[in-house]
Amino acid sequence: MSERSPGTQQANGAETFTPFVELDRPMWSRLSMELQSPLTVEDAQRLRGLGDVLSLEEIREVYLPLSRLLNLYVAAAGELHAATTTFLGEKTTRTPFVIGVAGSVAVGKSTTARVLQELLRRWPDTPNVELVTTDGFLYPNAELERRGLMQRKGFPESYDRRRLLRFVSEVKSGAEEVRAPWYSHLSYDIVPGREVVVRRPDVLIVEGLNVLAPARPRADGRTGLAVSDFFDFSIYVDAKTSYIEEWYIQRFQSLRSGAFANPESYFHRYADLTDDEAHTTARGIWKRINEPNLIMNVLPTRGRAQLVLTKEADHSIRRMLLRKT
Ligand SMILES: Nc1ncnc2c1ncn2[C@@H]1O[C@H](COP(=O)(O)OP(=O)(O)O)[C@@H](O)[C@H]1O
Ligand SMILES: CC(C)(COP(=O)(O)O)[C@@H](O)C(=O)NCCC(=O)O
Repeated sequence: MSERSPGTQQANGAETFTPFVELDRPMWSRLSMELQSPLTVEDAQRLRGLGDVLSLEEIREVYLPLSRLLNLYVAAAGELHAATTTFLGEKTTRTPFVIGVAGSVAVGKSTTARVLQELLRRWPDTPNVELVTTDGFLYPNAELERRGLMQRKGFPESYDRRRLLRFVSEVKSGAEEVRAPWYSHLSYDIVPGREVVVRRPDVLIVEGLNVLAPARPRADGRTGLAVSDFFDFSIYVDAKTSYIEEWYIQRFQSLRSGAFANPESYFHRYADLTDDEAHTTARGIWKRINEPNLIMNVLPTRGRAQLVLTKEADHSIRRMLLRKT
């Protein structure tokens, strides 16, 4: 068992400041021992992303305490919002609580986001929890090709960042109905005419590689806004890069008999690859696109999260870093 408090810590002999408190899983799990997990084995199977591992134990020990913490944050954010509107002499209306979930391709962000959605829905004050993935804001392939970005899918510049920012800010400001485009992993492209519609949820979860990226400097030299400016809470799902590479390759291999087998799949040509060929192809995509993006753009945002969940080689979450200050 370990707990490390925020403050100064030793790193390579030098003292560095950290705003995080570090908890291991036994310690974290004790924070909600009185709660009963509402999810079943079937729920866990349904919520788990391809290749990911999600046990009932993990739901009880990791996600249930997290949903309790988030429930406390939702209440506190509501009070803070009411204080501001009272100060301004305005009528208090509740606005959605927005949670960002960041991390590498293939780390299992979608599992984390779906489990949280399911658990938060069961708290009486947040029955309506919507989940949006940022892939819907990727430029369509035709536009990526025009910009020379087909080998940069998932990099910050491959997204219509202005549109994503507008979407999150409109939801956060309580708009009745906000629409987002929809991305298909099957066609590997935005699907024209298909949309995600969000109608004043109690909680919005925004999941994607770059959701914690800082704002870009504008042409006039000023710094603009980033989507994370609208987050009430943020989570970074973390693991060693070598583990994630392995998970990416294994998932690619399993997709051969799943999604790739569908003639509509962009990757259909890979369906008949042998294990070795699939390994080489997946490793190539990982090394060419996903690893550089992780190292250059995604990992540098980890310290901006309010909570870092760290996974071991077997995909299980073993360590939590919670920002206390
Ligand atoms: N080529 C693909 N075909 C079908 N589904 C895919 C493909 N690539 C990824 N997925 C699915 O899309 C979801 C998001 O994947 P990804 O962006 O790698 O994030 P993460 O693994 O962190 O959830 C996962 O559920 C994954 O199984
Ligand atoms: C669609 C993604 C960019 C993830 O998007 P996100 O929802 O995280 O914004 C990623 O899953 C992806 O397809 N990357 C391109 C390289 C590859 O095919 O692995």
